[in-house]
Amino acid sequence: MLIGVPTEIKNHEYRVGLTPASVRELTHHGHSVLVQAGAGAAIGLDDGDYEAAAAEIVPDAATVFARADMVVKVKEPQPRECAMLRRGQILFTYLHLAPDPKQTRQLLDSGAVAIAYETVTDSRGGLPLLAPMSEVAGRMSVQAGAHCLEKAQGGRGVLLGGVPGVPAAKVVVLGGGVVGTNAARMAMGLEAKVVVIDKSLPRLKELDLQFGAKLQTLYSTVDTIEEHVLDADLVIGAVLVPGAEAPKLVTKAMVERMRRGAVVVDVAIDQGGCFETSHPTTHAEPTYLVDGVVHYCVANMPGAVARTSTFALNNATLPFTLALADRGYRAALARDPHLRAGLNIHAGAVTCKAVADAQGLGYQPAEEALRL
Ligand SMILES: NC(=O)C1=CN([C@@H]2O[C@H](COP(=O)(O)OP(=O)(O)OC[C@H]3O[C@@H](n4cnc5c(N)ncnc54)[C@H](O)[C@@H]3O)[C@@H](O)[C@H]2O)C=CC1
Ligand SMILES: CC(=O)C(=O)O
Ligand SMILES: [Mg+2]
Repeated sequence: MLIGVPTEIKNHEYRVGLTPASVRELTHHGHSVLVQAGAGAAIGLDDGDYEAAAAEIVPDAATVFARADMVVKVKEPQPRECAMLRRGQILFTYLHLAPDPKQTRQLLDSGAVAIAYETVTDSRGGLPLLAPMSEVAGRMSVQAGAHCLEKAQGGRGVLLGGVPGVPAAKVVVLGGGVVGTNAARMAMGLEAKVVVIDKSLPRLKELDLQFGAKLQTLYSTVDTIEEHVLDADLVIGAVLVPGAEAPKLVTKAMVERMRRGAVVVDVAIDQGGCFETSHPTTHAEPTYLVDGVVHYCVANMPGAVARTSTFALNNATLPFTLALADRGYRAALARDPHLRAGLNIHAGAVTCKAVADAQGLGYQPAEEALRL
């Protein structure tokens, strides 16, 4: 198969779909790989490294999209990338379609086969291709939150861990999955007072066993969320209903009553965000204020630590990229129900129920689309 890797074009996005090591693995399996010139340059993965792995360097994205059977990316395709997709071409990347009708329409019109990293599943109920970036974003959320709490950033001027004689900050984490666990771990490491709120009791039990008395775990109700958000210094939004738009757990009225200079980091923004007051921001302009509360809502947080993130992402995606290349998408998706769960759009039909429901579109099960 001919696999193509364009340079990412989202704001301050320096990750790249394939590392030279992944390219080498693919070429070792007999495939050919095109890489856009300079695709990895920002993170020290130079064209020469790709050539050493037997990739062909091509000058522009148009060449990658025109020639490749499968395009492997990181972020959702931007409008001008969607316009280059063609019928039957495989797109393997993050999509986050539920809150994005425009991209959904463009992908439907393209006729491409769009497989989303974030809805691929595993046998333990996890999301193995979302997990590595959730680890990164969860860890970063505390770093970003601590920075936003500084006065010069609009924050309350509070140090997360306090100092002897002055109390630590209160950090509330909404959702105790991969992002939430990593956020809690970092916040506890900085000696903040940390609360995790989740609606899954098994998850709360696991967190309790893992962290013991240092972490307060609470069951998610409107009451609990309101109580703990109102006196928090930092609230991290980390909930997910796979494929679907994020539930709005924190209302505008709650934000109005939060402490002035408190900070919200809405990691769930890529699925629409879990604060009513959230809207996506970029690394260039990451924050804005609502009622004196600093909002950090960057939809591609891992892009800021693009080198770490690229290697972490490739560790997880490579077996699936190889399966798609080795078998072709039909056989690969037929054989593996977990990879099949990643199929969001197939030849003009929405094949992910959560996306169809979020946008009021018709739904065709992947099994029917693939005639399994
Ligand atoms: N902004 C960014 O750059 C990035 C964003 N993300 C996003 O972060 C979000 C979280 O991802 P993961 O931690 O991997 O998901 P996960 O599936 O591991 O965890 C989500 C947790 O939310 C909980 N939850 C669902 N509804 C809830 C509710 N009503 N109240 C309380 N808890 C609830 C679930 O029980 C689960 O434990 C996703 O939207 C993901 O796409 C991930 C990586 C980067
Ligand atoms: C998951 C995601 O949105 C990201 O890594 O940018
Ligand atoms: Mg207030």
